[in-house]
Amino acid sequence: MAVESLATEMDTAVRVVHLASSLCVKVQEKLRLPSSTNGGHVKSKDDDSPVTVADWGVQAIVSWVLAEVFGGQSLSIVAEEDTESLSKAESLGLLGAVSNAVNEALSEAPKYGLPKPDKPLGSTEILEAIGRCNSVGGPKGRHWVLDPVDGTLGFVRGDQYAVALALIENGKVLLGVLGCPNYPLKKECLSNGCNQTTTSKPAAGSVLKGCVMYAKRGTGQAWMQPLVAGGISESAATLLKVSSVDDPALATVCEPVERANSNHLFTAGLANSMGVRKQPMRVYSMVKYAAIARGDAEVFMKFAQSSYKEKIWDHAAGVVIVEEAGGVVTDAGGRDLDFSKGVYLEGLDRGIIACSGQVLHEKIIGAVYASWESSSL
Ligand SMILES: Nc1ncnc2c1ncn2[C@@H]1O[C@H](COP(=O)(O)O)[C@@H](OP(=O)(O)O)[C@H]1O
Ligand SMILES: [Mg+2]
Repeated sequence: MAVESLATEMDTAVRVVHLASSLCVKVQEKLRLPSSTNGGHVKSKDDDSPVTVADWGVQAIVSWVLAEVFGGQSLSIVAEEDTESLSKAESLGLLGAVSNAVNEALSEAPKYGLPKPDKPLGSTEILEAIGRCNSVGGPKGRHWVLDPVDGTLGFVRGDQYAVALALIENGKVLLGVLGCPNYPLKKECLSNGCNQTTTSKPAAGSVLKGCVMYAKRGTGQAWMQPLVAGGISESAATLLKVSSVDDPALATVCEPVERANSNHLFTAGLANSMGVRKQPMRVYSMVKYAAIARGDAEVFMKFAQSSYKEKIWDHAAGVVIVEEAGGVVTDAGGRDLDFSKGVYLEGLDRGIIACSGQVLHEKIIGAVYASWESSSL
């Protein structure tokens, strides 16, 4: 399938990520309320990671909109959440909260240039929409890949998170969209969480943080639109360009906040050995890919424990956006990430390295080889 023919796919994906981001903003605001009034918005999954009304809500609206626009019959969506815990009798209250969030968001869909249901969706339809996203991807055909709320820990902590939607065809990521509702105007605020609203007053209908980034494979362009309340500011898209810094001494390295998700000691040694001087910028979620694409950081490294298998929805959208903005993304052996093997990035060599350019990338790959032997991973 030629990339030029993806106009409707790209347009719909950007619009639905704007809509989904607006749902997330509202749910995150509610999370700041005392737990008795926030509707019990956070649950624990089997692996103890949190899941919220926003995770299920976003998955439901993206699934519903994609099915409306492209037809539900042959639609394949690979996404993070399932309906198991949400369908249990004791989750009735939670399902009600998800339904409210979904129907509130979908009632606004026309303002985002998207269809809306004739009447509010019932619980069964919502569970169906969430449950439809149970595809496992693979080497053939077209698969939408969704992480409804990436960095859920950041989300529940009032920090960075992303809505990530990508389209894979025959194992290649053709387009990616990243909604980053807390992405600050100033890059310093990415890691220290400056209070955006105290710096100046947002103009009516707009906010000082938040954007949607998107790119189509092979165009050599990645774009950013601001997130505005109640719709899309069509005229305000700007081109993204990676940083031109190629001196490690001037480079900013970003990595996951959680030690459990990446070996901070190993990446510190790597950074040190190649002459990086700045402290790492620790940020939740795929916002790290956004930071590379926007030129706010030069390197993103993630070295998970060897027992952990990276999932395609945690990388697909970010990879195409960084690459089209001029950057490079590979595993630690310098090979492209393989999105053709199903839900997991099978065959990933040790870790993930996203860079603003070839020079830094080659230095890091070299440093990985030099230091791997002595690491304890
Ligand atoms: N033990 C582990 N090692 C590495 N990554 C992990 C992990 N457990 C969860 N993750 C992934 O790391 C993502 C968060 O990224 P980061 O640490 O960069 O903020 C999680 O996404 P979700 O929050 O969508 O589950 C999850 O997919
Ligand atoms: Mg994720």
